[in-house]
Amino acid sequence: MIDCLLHTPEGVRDFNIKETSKKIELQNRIGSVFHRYGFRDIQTPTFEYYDVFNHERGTVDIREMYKFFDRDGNILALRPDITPSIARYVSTYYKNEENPVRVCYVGNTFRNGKSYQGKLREFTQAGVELIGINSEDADAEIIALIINSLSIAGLEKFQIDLGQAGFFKGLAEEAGLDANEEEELRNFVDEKNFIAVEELLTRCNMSDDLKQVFLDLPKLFGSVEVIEKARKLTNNAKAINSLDRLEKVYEILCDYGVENYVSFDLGLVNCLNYYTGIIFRGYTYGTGVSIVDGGRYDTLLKQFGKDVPAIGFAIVIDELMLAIERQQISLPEFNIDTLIVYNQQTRKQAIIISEEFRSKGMNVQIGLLEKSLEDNIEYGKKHGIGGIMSFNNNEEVVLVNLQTMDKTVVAINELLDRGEKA
Ligand SMILES: N[C@@H](Cc1c[nH]c[nH+]1)C(=O)O
Repeated sequence: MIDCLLHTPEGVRDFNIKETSKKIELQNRIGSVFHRYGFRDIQTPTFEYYDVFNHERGTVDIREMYKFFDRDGNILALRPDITPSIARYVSTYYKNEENPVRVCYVGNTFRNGKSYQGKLREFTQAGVELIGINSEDADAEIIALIINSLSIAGLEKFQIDLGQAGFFKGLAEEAGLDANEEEELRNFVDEKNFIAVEELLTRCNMSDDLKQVFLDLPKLFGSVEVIEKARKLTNNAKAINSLDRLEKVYEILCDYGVENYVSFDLGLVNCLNYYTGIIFRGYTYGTGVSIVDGGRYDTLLKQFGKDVPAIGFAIVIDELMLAIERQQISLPEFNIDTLIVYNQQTRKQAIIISEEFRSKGMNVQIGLLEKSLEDNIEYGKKHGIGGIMSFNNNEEVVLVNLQTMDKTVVAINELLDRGEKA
C-alpha cells in the first residue's frame, strides 16, 4: 500500500534545491524578456469560480478540472490555464481602457488528465497576453517574443509551428458541422487520430472534396510553401483569409529575422476552443509534448463584458526544464558563497563578519563549530558551498576555498579590513 504520509499523489512532485534553483533562473530569464517587450506582471488567484473556466469559455474538458465547493456551496476550480483569469481581470479592471493592455505572469496550473503517463497534473506556466489589438503585427510580435524567450532560456534548437484556427473553423462551417461534431473532430485531429477522423467524416453529410481536405490536414505541414498548397485545396472565404493572414505574419517574422524557427502546420488545432485565429505550438528535443502553446482569441473577453481581441501564449516551464536537462544545457545554480563556523568565544566576530558579507550581497550560512574542519569541508563540498571560514580563536580565522582546496590562516583584524570572501 502507498504510504500517503511520505509520498505525493500521482501527477504532482517536489522540486529539490537544485531543480528549484534552475526553475527560478529560467522563470527570471523569461520574465526579463517579457519585460523587455513591455509586458508587466500580474497575479490572479490559483482557484476561481468554476464559471470562469467552464465549457462556454472554451477551456479544457470539465473532467480535466479539479473542482470543489466553498462554504456557501459555490463551485470553484483550480485554474487549468491562466488565460480566462486574465480575460476576467482585464475586463474588470481595464473595462474602459482603449489602449492595448500587455500583461505577463508565472503561475501553477492544474489539469486532471486521463492518461498522463508521467505528465504532471500541476505545472508552471509563464505567459503573456496582449489584449486590444487584432493585427498581423501583434501576431508576429508575440511569436518573436516566444522565440526570444526560448533562446534566453538557453535553447538553440526548437521550432514554433504555426496554424490557423480560422482555417479549420471555415472548413467545419462549410461542412455544416454542429458545435459538438466540430469539437469531436478537432479533438481527433489534435490527437492525430485519423482513423477516428475518417469514421466521423463518413457519418457526416459533406462533399467528397471537403472530406478530402480534412483528411489531408496532417499532410499540410512544413515550410511556407504549405500555405500555397492549402490554398489550392479550398475556396472557402474564411479558410483563405486565414491563409492570407499567415502569409502576412510570416513576412513580418522575416523582418524580425526569426523565420528559421517557424514552420507551418494547418492540421494544428488545440484542445482549447477559445482560439479564433493564428495558433502556435513550440517543440524541442527532449520532450514529446509542446513547451509553448498559444494563439489569438478574439471572442473570449467579450464573455466577460469587454469586447476586444487578444493574443497570448504560455511556456510550460516544467517541460522546458526537462528539455534543457536532456539537451545538457547548463544553467547557473543558486549557491551559498561561504559557511562561517564559530565557537562561544568567537561568536561576536563571526556574526559581525557574516552580517558584513551579507550586506555586500554574499550568501552566508553560519553555525556553531560542532564538528571537525574536515567534516565541515565535506558538508560544504556536498552542498556546493564556495568556501569555509572557521573562527577557531579570537585572533585567527582558517579560510578554505572549496574550489581550489587552498587553506590559509588570516588574522581577524585583517579580515575585517578586507571584508574578503573565503
Ligand atoms: N492558456 C493557454 C496558452 C495561451 C495563453 N494565451 C493564449 N493562449 C494554455 O494553457 O495552453
